[in-house]
Amino acid sequence: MAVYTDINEIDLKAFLAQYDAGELLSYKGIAEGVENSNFLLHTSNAPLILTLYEKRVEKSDLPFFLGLMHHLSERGLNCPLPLPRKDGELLGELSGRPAALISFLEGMWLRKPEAQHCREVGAALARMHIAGEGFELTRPNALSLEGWQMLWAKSEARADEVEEGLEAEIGAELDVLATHWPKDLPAGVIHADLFPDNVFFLGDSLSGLIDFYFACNDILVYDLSICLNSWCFEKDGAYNITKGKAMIEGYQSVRPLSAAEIEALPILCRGSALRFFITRLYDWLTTPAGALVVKKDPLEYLKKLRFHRAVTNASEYGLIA
Ligand SMILES: Nc1ncnc2c1ncn2[C@@H]1O[C@H](COP(=O)(O)OP(=O)(O)O)[C@@H](O)[C@H]1O
Ligand SMILES: N[C@@H](CCOP(=O)(O)O)C(=O)O
Repeated sequence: MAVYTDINEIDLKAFLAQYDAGELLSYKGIAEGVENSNFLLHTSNAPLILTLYEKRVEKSDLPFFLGLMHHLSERGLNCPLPLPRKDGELLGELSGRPAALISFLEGMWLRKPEAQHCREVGAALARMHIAGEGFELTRPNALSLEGWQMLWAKSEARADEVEEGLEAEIGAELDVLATHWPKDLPAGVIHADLFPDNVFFLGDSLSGLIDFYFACNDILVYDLSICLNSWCFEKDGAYNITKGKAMIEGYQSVRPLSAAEIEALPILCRGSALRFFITRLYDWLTTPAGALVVKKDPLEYLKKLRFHRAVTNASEYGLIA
């Protein structure tokens, strides 16, 4: 459930009057999502998504996120376009929260993606990386090595409550990652959370990417490692090499990987599995019982991390040299 802040019709109509968005016909909260409150609005013009940015989103990052969607959309990537207010601002305020209106994307996310969908996601990710070139704002990745250490420091004392031995295992993993994390790979704007629920399809065709609220500047192929983690494992925890191969081929059909990027893939996959393990663990330990949000299972990513630890070569992900 992701409606943390409620809105009322009077305030919403006053908010909408700041835009050329037509007359409000109806609105409803959207149950999906984790971070922000989202509403679907029907107006006498086009349908729109209203997002109220919640506590975990830094207000100072919003110009980066909204500006990026605008930049990518102008370069032909199918992603939501923020609607400017009559005064040109992309960001307003509603119910005491920073708020924006963004265009509604048709499509739905796939509960059971197949290899062909993974191929399309790989290609779309690479197109996003290329479309991101020239975006003038920058945002360091708050959830890279330093951010993981900070979140881990808040969770480690209770980690063994989730699984015996985790405190030692993850402490050692963080040390390995800090020592071996690649430093000179091609970098640019990455999505950083391109999970299946952030990719829309119409039938079998990819119709767009959403949820740019973790986007940042980082190693490009790290973004591919996030997608391998989130799209190419089965429910039983097994890596599906057919999906991985399709995703990597899709990516390379648009942006071929260098030898150094290929060599770094196993360590980057370890890092991205750890990233989602750590944020999920932190939420698992701190979300109060009875909160309206569905907590995601950290152990899913622990299993993936252990898989990557045993990988010695990118060919084990399906990459054919
Ligand atoms: N531009 C959009 N077009 C259509 N639906 C959207 C759009 N943006 C968000 N949604 C809907 O809202 C849900 C939550 O959005 P998301 O950005 O993932 O939220 P959060 O950042 O809180 O996780 C999505 O799963 C989708 O159903
Ligand atoms: N993808 C992350 C959680 C972020 O959720 P989103 O709804 O903002 O995509 C995870 O699975 O841990």
